[in-house]
Amino acid sequence: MTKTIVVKIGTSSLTQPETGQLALSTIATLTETLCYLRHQGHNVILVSSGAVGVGCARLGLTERPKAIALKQAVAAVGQGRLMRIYDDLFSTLEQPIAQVLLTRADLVQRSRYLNAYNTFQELLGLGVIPVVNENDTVAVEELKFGDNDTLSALVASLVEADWLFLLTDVDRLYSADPRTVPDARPISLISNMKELAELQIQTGGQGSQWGTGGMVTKISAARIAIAAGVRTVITQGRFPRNIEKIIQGEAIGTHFQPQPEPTSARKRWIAYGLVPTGKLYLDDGAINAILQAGKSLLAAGIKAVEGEFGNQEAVQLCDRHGNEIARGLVNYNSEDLQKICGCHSRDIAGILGYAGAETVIHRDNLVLI
Ligand SMILES: Nc1ncnc2c1ncn2[C@@H]1O[C@H](COP(=O)(O)OP(=O)(O)O)[C@@H](O)[C@H]1O
Ligand SMILES: N[C@@H](CCC(=O)OP(=O)(O)O)C(=O)O
Repeated sequence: MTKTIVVKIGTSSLTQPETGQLALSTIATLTETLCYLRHQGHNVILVSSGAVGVGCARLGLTERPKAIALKQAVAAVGQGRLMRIYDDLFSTLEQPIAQVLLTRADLVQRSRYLNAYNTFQELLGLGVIPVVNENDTVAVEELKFGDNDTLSALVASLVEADWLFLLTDVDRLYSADPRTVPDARPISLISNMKELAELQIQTGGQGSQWGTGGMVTKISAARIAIAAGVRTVITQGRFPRNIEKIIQGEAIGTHFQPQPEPTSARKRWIAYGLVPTGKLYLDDGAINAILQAGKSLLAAGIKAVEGEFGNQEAVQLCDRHGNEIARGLVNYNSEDLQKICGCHSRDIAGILGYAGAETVIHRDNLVLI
């Protein structure tokens, strides 16, 4: 049966740690593996990091630039080279590929989100392997994916993939960073996110010298993907052939089991496509109503409002400590919400001078995180 498989490879796997030069044998084996999967009839999407790393190697820079403008310039140099290498290798195996460079803004607007979906469908229908990266050269700080783990999970969610492989420089997830904690315990399976929270995994710093985000972003990527019904695997990038073995059932890497009832596409867009612009702090009654009874959010349950946002923008719903429990689209802008928070719905018209919506966030526009 045709499966849709998204494979994300990180800079740490694409380059040699000592020199920063490309790990050619890894890239070649990855190419062969993805072509094999295509021949098996599967849809394949590659999310490849490496623009900054390859750009640095090309320009003789020995560390990842911190200044944004320089990083964006370096990415422009590296992305072209990276695609050249992929195109040479895939073309040798007669596999067409396409470059898809996305920015966060492409997924925020619903019409652009759907447009991205349609483009992926067309490419997959044509038998092409899209090679995706963040459009680092034009991405602005406020509106960035920031790391390709998140980007790959959003792509997997967008296309409703069956598998997401996060290829990295460790063989799986451990209870703590195995580089600094030698007796860290390997983890093979995470059945749900509650189990993950109970494991209290330590993720240390921001990852390897060239990587972005380390394990933290892989775990949050897995969270996004499994909510969309995508089985997610963290495994070693140096052995791309393991992807075939894993699909055939071998227990390699760390598997995150998909949620049995995936969140609907529109709610996934609200939760992860949009960028929240404010926070609402709720009282215990409102939290219970949302979590236990699946109710809408009323003004009476809001203790405080943070940030500036317009009507129909996405906000985070938090408990008193600021822990996020849900996200949703608000029916009032922040200015009006400041005036009516804590009030009964019947008093809203009198306070604001117009009869607005009865709910602050309707349950159809509210997603538990
Ligand atoms: N709990 C953990 N289990 C496994 N690896 C971890 C953990 N915490 C931190 N890490 C680190 O995360 C790194 C991988 O992240 P990163 O460097 O961003 O890779 P990539 O370039 O593949 O995205 C590993 O090299 C490892 O040292
Ligand atoms: N878009 C950036 C990669 C960002 C990123 O997440 O890197 P990595 O942690 O190596 O997957 C680039 O191409 O260099």
